[in-house]
Amino acid sequence: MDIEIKNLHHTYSKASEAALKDVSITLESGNINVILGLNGAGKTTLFDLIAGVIPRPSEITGIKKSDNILYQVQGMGLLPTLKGRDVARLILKSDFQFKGQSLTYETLLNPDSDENEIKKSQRVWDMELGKMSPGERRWLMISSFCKIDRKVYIFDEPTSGVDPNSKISILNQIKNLSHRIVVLSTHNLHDLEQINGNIFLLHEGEIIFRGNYDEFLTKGGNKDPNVCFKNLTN
Ligand SMILES: Nc1ncnc2c1ncn2[C@@H]1O[C@H](COP(=O)(O)OP(=O)(O)OP(=O)(O)O)[C@@H](O)[C@H]1O
Repeated sequence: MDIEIKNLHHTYSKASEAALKDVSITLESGNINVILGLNGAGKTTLFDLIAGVIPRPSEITGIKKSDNILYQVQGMGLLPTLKGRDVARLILKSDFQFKGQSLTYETLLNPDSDENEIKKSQRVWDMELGKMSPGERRWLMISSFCKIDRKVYIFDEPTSGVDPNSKISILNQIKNLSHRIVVLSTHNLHDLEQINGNIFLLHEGEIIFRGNYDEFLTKGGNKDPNVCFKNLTN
């Protein structure tokens, strides 16, 4: 089942302009859906509406009240003295499949985890959240989120501030969820090549491009996705 969004408008109270204007898109399962856009383009507003943080309007269909949605937002407020293992347990134990299971740092690993990732997992497992680097924190959270089963996953800039190896790992983990409905935003446009998903470019609240990565490069008229983005949003 896909999420269908038809002619969606959203204006915040007291705002002079609509944050979303006539947005019509299909968010498919079986592929990663990527929302691009400048700061203020409307990405978070769209995510909040899909997730129901802002009451979900009738223009968004394909999600039932009972459906489980995972929504990773920027800067989640957790106690800095919690250890990595506490945070991982908190997230993983919310999923029935981990009930009664003893969890170790290995639970966060993947079949393709290399030596660096194994060391990182061991390190963050025993480290306090407040002592982790922002990139380590992000890797921990997203690696935990990707292990739990949800119908819809929404990731707000999952690769922001992470090193190149962690970025590959995070994107691979997210790609493994593509049998579900997965939506993410990114400002790291070189992620697009690895993701190879459906791209939607939001500009001033409107969808001004939709297509795959090759179509994005063709439409943007360059081999560099950053140049294409600039060309398309100018
Ligand atoms: N609670 C709010 N009240 C009024 N206006 C808001 C509110 N939240 C966001 N906006 C406005 O709505 C527009 C879209 O904001 P949104 O946060 O969706 O952008 P974004 O694409 O997620 O940006 P970023 O890349 O910086 O995260 C912006 O003009 C913003 O100022």
